Amino acid sequence: MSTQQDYDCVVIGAGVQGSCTAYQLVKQNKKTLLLEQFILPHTRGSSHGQTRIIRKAYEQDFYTRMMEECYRQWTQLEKDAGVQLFRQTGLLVMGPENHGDYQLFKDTLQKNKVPTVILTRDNFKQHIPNVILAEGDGALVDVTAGVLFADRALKAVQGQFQKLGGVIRDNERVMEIKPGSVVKVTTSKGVYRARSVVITAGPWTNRLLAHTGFQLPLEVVKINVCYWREKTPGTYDVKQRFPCFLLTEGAETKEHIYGLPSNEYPGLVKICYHMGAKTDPDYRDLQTDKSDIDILKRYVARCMPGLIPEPAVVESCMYTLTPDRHFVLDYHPNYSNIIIGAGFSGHGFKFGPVIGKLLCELSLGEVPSFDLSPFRIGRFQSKTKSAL
Ligand SMILES: Cc1cc2nc3c(=O)[nH]c(=O)nc-3n(C[C@H](O)[C@H](O)[C@H](O)COP(=O)(O)OP(=O)(O)OC[C@H]3O[C@@H](n4cnc5c(N)ncnc54)[C@H](O)[C@@H]3O)c2cc1C
Ligand SMILES: O=C(O)[C@@H]1CCCCN1
Repeated sequence: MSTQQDYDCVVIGAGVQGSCTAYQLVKQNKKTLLLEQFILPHTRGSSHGQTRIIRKAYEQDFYTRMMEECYRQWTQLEKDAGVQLFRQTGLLVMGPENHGDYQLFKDTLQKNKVPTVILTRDNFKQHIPNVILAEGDGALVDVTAGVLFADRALKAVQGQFQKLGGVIRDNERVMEIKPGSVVKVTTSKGVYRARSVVITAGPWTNRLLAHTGFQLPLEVVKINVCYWREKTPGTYDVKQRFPCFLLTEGAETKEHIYGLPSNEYPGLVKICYHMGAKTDPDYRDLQTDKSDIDILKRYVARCMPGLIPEPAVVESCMYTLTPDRHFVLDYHPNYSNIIIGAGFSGHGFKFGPVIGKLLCELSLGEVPSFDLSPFRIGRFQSKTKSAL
């Protein structure tokens, strides 16, 4: 065991949220340690894979407003790290016209003056010939949206953090957190003391919170990340300007179905179901439920005539869901120097830079730059548990 070391802040978990938080802290000249249980890079959490959707289209204003700053910060990171992290493709949103989520997306985009194109049935066929728009569905494009190169982004943030003197220790699992005015963090390899601790442990959040006598109402699900082969290579390619897309609800489902253009694997289009089966993060691969894939097969057969309706590649990822699908960004209810960033509910990657900034502000006791009321733990009331 190494000797005890002191830090201004220890961040637990080097996924996108922990890495962005650590980077913000070191930018504020804080002596920061980022701990990760696995050897980096790894594919066991929620932040791996080449691509994620970035978009301003949301059902709620507060996300659309936060995205303004996210775009600015991702662009800044591209400059600082000298890598391309974003490719604009637009996001095609489809769903039953004039009601439900589709209408919420439309209202939010219009209210926030986000560049948007509303497609009529005729120009849909013309612009997006290889997708079938269901009877009664509307379609619009959030022009600002696109693909974030996720693995590359994570590497860039971690690299910038280290460049400014931040310390990453991977292959080092946090075993115990002892709250106090100075928090003691015991890992598989050492003991650290910090003025504040940020817990960004993704699907393992409740495992860590158990050391502090507290549990959040989180549910971890496994997502089958499916890639579908083009019948004619190039039909849905990013180079042909095929957009990311999101179907709010359809004949197959009330959950969202979403996709990204063929890009990381030539000739393969990523299309996933926005829900999965419950899993234990340490035994993710033992969860073999494939009902989401069955839903997707039916959808692809009906609406994506240029794809073979059988996935060619299936990878795994996890969502950590809150009951309302909004994030948790807050102080620990009993210890103001333990900060929690969790429950990103399958849509947190694009917000990484702003989440990092907010968690950094909370850990420094500063006033957060955005209204955090949608993200407060207090909203769960009776659903939070004392684990003592
Ligand atoms: C299939 C899929 C598609 C998605 N699509 C999108 C999208 O299009 N757009 C978007 O914005 N978002 C998307 N998301 C969501 C986004 O990827 C997640 O919200 C985000 O990656 C969550 O990051 P995190 O840092 O909270 O968690 P994680 O990436 O899981 O990081 C937590 C880290 O903590 C570490 N850890 C846990 N316990 C310990 C411990 N005891 N000691 C040390 N380390 C520990 C873990 O090993 C892990 O590395 C998607 C997610 C999935 C799964
Ligand atoms: O965050 C996103 O943009 C995507 C949209 C659909 C569900 C999964 N996540």
